[in-house]
Amino acid sequence: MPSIAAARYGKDNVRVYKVERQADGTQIVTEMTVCVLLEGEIDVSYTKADNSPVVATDSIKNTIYIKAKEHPVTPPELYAAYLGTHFVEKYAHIHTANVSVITHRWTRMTIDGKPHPHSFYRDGSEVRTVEAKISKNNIAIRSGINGLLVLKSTGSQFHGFVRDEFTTLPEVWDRILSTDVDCGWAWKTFTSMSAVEEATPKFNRAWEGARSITMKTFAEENSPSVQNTMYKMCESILELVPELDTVNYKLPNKHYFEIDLSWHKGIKNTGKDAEVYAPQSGPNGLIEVTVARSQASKL
Ligand SMILES: O=c1[nH]c(=O)c2[nH]c(=O)[nH]c2[nH]1
Repeated sequence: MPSIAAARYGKDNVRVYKVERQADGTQIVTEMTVCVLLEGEIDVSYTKADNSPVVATDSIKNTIYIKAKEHPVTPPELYAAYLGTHFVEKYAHIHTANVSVITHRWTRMTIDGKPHPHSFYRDGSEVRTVEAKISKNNIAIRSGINGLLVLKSTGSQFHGFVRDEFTTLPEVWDRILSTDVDCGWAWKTFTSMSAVEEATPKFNRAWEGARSITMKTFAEENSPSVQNTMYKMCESILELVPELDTVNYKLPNKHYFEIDLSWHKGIKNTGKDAEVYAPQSGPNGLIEVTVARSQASKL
């Protein structure tokens, strides 16, 4: 007899915009894409067509709006925790709420050298992410940055790797390095909503710190490999934010290939003469790591 091994349901891609109007006329805007998936005693809705435990996904969407009105939506960790806590407190049979909040960039315009009070622009596809798992007795939060596209035109090397009959890649002491940063940091589990409230100022500080460590390490280090550079980023973030358990990165290595143009009038365009490159859309390397503060077993 088959049985439900895992089930969750909810509303995804709920787009929410909130404005905060300040007394001096400055407005602060936040745009998010929210997903809430509920787990609990809901098996009969799948197995017996019994909808009695089902909080309609339409009601879940409504709740996302109501909680955005009732609570601050920044930092997004706090909003995610308020939202998830609502579902597990309101409905006894809902044991866990999985909340994802993606915050999109609206950067304030500078006009005639001054920050404009109510005009913004999208300065890239980078987003701030929060994934919160809210249960009756604890709140697990993972924060992150996604879609931060970076490139350095020198200051990256890759040599000393396995050379065998499968190898064609030359060793390089100077290469282009580009990646689309996917970085995450997991907070030590919170035991209550008030513990999350108390941590409020730490969330923005961690996001700002992770973002600047990522860029500073990327820019300043003469990288021996993506692996080593991302490990150093993790170490620095763990050092900066003591409340974190783990930090992880997923970095595609977006290759830029040299083009041999010697066939045309003997033009030199390789090695130290390389100027025109062919950016590759794929295949790309993909390097991942999770670094724990303390010794953790590898999954
Ligand atoms: O930083 C790198 N790490 C690798 O594992 C790898 N493999 C590869 O072909 N190029 C690179 N670069």
